Amino acid sequence: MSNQPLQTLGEFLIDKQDDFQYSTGEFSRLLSAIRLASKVVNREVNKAGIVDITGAAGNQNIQGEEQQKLDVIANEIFITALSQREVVCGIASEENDDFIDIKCGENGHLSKYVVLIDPLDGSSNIDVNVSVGTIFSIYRRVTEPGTPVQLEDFLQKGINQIAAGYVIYGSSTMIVYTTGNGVNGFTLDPSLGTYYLSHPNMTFPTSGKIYSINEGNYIKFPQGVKNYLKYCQMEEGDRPYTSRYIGSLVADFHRNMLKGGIYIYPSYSQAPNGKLRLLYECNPMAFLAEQAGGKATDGFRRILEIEPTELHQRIPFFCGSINMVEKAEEFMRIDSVK
Ligand SMILES: O=P(O)(O)OC[C@H]1O[C@](O)(COP(=O)(O)O)[C@@H](O)[C@@H]1O
Ligand SMILES: [Mg+2]
Ligand SMILES: [Mg+2]
Repeated sequence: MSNQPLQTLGEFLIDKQDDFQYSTGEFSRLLSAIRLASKVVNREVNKAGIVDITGAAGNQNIQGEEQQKLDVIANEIFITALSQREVVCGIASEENDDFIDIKCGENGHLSKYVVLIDPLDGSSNIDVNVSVGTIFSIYRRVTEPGTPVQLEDFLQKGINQIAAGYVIYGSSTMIVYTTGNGVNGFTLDPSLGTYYLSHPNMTFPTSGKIYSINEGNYIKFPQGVKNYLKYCQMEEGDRPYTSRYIGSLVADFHRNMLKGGIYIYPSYSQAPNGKLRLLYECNPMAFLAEQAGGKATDGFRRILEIEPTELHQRIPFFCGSINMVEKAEEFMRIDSVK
């Protein structure tokens, strides 16, 4: 570690202001709302078990998934932080059936940004003290400024994102984000409540030896995925690869970006479009992956160019080191022409 004083996230935003293709002030306030919310969620995550916020909340979200108490708490924290600071005119969340219109400023909807969010990713890991995360995706609205937001403000292709990122609540808490000028990671010093630039210019190694997939569903996978897994496990060249699956997309992605690897959540019989949601999981992670020199597809198509049709639509997800994703796509193509 150099003895250079680490730059804070706030200083980084000021230094990078000429990189932004939009007004820095608004973006800084938007990111500081996310920063604030992440610190509050981090505090909640760290006291889970002391205060009864683990376990099921007793209801289901629109996806038919059992909401965990921390899913609901994190959702309320992020929505409150983003609404109160009047930095967005609309929010769509995994935990809300419909998008939320944020009427800010006496003249209506002053902000031109909408945010899509997975407030707590990796919910199944909350009760067992394993890393979880938050994922966010930011767009400029496409409908008339000053009017209520509409569904089309959220159903934008991933290539239109102006920023995306995640928070990982792990052995340390980090914010990793991109505004289209590379990927940078900031680690929270909890004693000071300050994020410091700890991982400048994060990049995916072009190859890797780690594959992340829930092999419990193996027998239901498409043949192309089965053939790729066999390829990973064969004794040949730099193989067999290592299987690592945390069960939190953010944590598996973060490890793969640092060490090289591929994350796959494919379609299978009970989930013809896979499990992950396009708008607030796959698009932001795909933007980060590409900005870090990696790749993200549905096995065939670039994630960022997929035309969304529904707020909570799911999509198969292959993401990580470019050589590994392209090898997996090769097996998917061979299987698809049979
Ligand atoms: O338990 P499974 O089916 O392997 O799914 C694990 C995947 O589901 C997720 O938990 C879905 O995200 P949520 O927890 O936000 O619903 C991912 O983080 C993770 O990669
Ligand atoms: Mg998730
Ligand atoms: Mg979630």
